Amino acid sequence: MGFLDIRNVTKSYGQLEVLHRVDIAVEEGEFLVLVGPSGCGKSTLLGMIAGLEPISSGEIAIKDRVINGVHPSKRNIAMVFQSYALYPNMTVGQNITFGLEMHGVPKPEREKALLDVAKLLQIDHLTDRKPGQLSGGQRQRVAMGRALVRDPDVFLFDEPLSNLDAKLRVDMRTEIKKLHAKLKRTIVYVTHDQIEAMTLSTRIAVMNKGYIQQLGTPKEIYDTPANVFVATFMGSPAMNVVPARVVVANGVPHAEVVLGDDSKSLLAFSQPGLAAWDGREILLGIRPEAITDPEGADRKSQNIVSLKNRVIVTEPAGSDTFVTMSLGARDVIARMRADVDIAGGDDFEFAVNMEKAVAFDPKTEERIRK
Ligand SMILES: Nc1ncnc2c1ncn2[C@@H]1O[C@H](COP(=O)(O)OP(=O)(O)OP(=O)(O)O)[C@@H](O)[C@H]1O
Repeated sequence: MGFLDIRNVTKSYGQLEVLHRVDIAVEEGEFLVLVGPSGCGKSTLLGMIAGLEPISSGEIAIKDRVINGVHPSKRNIAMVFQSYALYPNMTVGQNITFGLEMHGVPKPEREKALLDVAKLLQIDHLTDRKPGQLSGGQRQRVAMGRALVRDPDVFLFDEPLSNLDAKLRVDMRTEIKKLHAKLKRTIVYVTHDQIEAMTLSTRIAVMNKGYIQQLGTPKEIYDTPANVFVATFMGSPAMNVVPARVVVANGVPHAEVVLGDDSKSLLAFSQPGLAAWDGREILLGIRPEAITDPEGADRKSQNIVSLKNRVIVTEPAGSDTFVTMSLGARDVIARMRADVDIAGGDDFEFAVNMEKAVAFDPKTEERIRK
């Protein structure tokens, strides 16, 4: 049982089921991020927690009180929207304390709460301004201030940073992370941005087509993705996923991959359960940073395999250089050191960290387990 329990929750619009049997137990103080592509159902799920969307079946409970039938204003939840939803004719101070006023909180207490929250968010010099006189980032802080001042059980964030420019988005992301570290409140946060999900969360629910594909810590999701969807959605550039064949040689499973020029290479690869796949096709997943030059290889890894292949193209990106080659008749991207000395057309000896590789069943696209 969690602090916020989502139990077997389904959502249908008419005949169309858009969320299927979602089960998540959110612990007190957790920062849970719901992430997935457009239309996967993340806003719908958040809306059901907030009480803006009726729950078709299943139940949602906070502190073990089922809230299915409870009015949004009585759920003790505060929501921060993408659009900020500030009242344009009210000052920042009035925007922040409006909810308290509605709940009959006396003026001296409201003023004290405003002062605390405005200081925390570093907007105490702006409380007399109207939203129209603020920058995007300042408006976002006011929207957060309005949520914080109410001291709710759960904070809900619906893509709060998506209206900000790239630099401000990164700054505000850090601010939100700092706030969570300080206040340790329970947060459910919706985004389609996998970097926001990785950096902010204590746990991530990766969603697709109304299903939770995987629920886990950022490290679990990144290192041991449950399926090809999760593997390729989380991480940028995406995990390379190429056809390969399992060959057990001297008792050790290997992944046999076809190189650009149609020659073949065996990569020692001892993921649990793989020996049973001897002679069969798999999908081999390798993260871009697991393919390097020999000098850049991870020294802690017990399984660095050398792979000779032709470079198709290189793309310097400042801190890294992306190098494309062909594996299994697909383009594969390696993330290399910025100063690596290679160019398109070169034959190069790559170092592949097979300790980090993942094998998927090509039919179900699920990760092969023991
Ligand atoms: N009122 C509605 N009637 C019918 N279908 C709806 C309705 N609202 C949403 N949907 C469908 O439910 C699914 C989930 O929508 P939802 O808005 O939760 O997705 P999302 O993951 O938040 O997407 P986005 O990132 O684009 O906001 C979508 O397929 C959408 O078309």
